[in-house]
Amino acid sequence: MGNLRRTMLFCPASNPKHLFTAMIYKPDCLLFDLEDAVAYSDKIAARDLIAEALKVIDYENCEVFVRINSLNSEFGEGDVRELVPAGLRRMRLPMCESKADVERLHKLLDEVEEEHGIEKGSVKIQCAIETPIGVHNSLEIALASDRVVSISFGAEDFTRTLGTNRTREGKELFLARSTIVMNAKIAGVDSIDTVFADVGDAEGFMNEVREAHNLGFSGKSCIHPSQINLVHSVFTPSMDEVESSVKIVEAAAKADISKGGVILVDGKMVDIPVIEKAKRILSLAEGAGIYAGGQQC
Ligand SMILES: CC(C)(COP(=O)(O)OP(=O)(O)OC[C@H]1O[C@@H](n2cnc3c(N)ncnc32)[C@H](O)[C@@H]1OP(=O)(O)O)[C@@H](O)C(=O)NCCC(=O)NCCSC(=O)C[C@@](O)(CC(=O)O)C(=O)O
Ligand SMILES: [Mg+2]
Repeated sequence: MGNLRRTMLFCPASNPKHLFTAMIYKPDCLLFDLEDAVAYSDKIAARDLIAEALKVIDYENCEVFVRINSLNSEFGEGDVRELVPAGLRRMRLPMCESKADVERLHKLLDEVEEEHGIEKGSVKIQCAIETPIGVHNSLEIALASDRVVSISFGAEDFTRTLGTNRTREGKELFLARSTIVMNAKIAGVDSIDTVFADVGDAEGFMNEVREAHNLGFSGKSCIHPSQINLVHSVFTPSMDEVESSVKIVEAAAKADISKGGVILVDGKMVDIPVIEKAKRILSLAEGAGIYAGGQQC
C-alpha cells in the first residue's frame, strides 16, 4: 500500500497564510488551489506564491498537490511550466472528461521534465471527475497514464453540469460516487471523495464521510481544518478492528488456510476474503502509525 490519502485539505494558493501554516493541521495531503478558489485577477500572483513556497517550505509529512487551472484556460500550461521546476510533483487536473485530457497533461509533463533534467515520470496526476461525461469515462481516465495516482470526485461541478442541486442526503451523487470508486479499483489507483461545503454542519459532514468510507473511497477532500480529524477518525481502523484483524491473521496462519479452507474465529467464519480484508486493515493501521508489524503503537 502506498501513501495514505485519507484527507486532502484544499487551500486557496492566493492566501499566503495557508501556504505557510496549512501543514500544522496534519492532513495526509495538502491541495493548493489555483483553479476556482482563486480570483481571475490573482491567478498569476498565486502561481508565483506557490512556486516560492514549494522552494522554501518544509511540508513535513504532507503530500503536496496543486490543483492547476484547466489546460484549456490561459493559465493551465503556465501553471505546469512554472511549478514543476519549482519542485511540484503532484497535480490535480480539474474537470477531467476523457483519456485525451490526461494524455495532453502527460505529454506536457514529458516535455517539462526533459527540459529541466527531471526524471521522466516523476510528476504524478490526480484526475478530478466533475461532470457526467467524466464519470462515464472515469475508467479510461484512470488508465490513461502511468502518472495517474488517483481520481477524485467534484460534486459541486457535477451537480451543476447534471442540472440539479446537491442535497444533504446525497442520492443524486450515489451512482457517480460508486462508479468512480469501482473504476479507481479496476485501475489500481486511489479515489478521493468530494468536498462538503457546510463547514458548520458536523453531523451532515460525518454522514457523508461514513458513506464515502463504506463505498470504498480512499479518502475525502476537505475545505476546513475542522474536517480533518473527523475524516481520519472514520478512515483509520479502530483498535477493536486492529485487534480482531491480528487474531484473524494469526489464526489463519496457524490453521494454514491462506490458500484455501475455512475456520471459525470468535464464532465467525474466516476464509480467504476475510483474511485479505484483515490484512488490509493492518496495512492501513500501519500507514496511520497505530500498528507496527505485529505490535499496536
Ligand atoms: C471557507 C474558508 C474561506 C473559511 O475560512 P475562515 O478563515 O473564515 O475560517 P475560520 O473558521 O475562521 O478558520 C479557522 C482557522 O483555520 C484556518 N483555515 C481555514 N481554512 C483553512 C484551509 N482551507 N487551509 C488552511 N487553514 C485554514 C484559518 O486561517 C484560521 O486560522 P487562525 O486564524 O490561525 O485560527 C476557508 O476555510 C477556505 O478558504 N477553505 C478552502 C476553500 C477552497 O479551497 N475551495 C475550493 C475547493 S472546493 C471546489 O472547488 C469545488 C469542487 O471543485 C471540489 C472538488 O473538485 O473536489 C467541486 O466541483 O466539487
Ligand atoms: Mg469543481
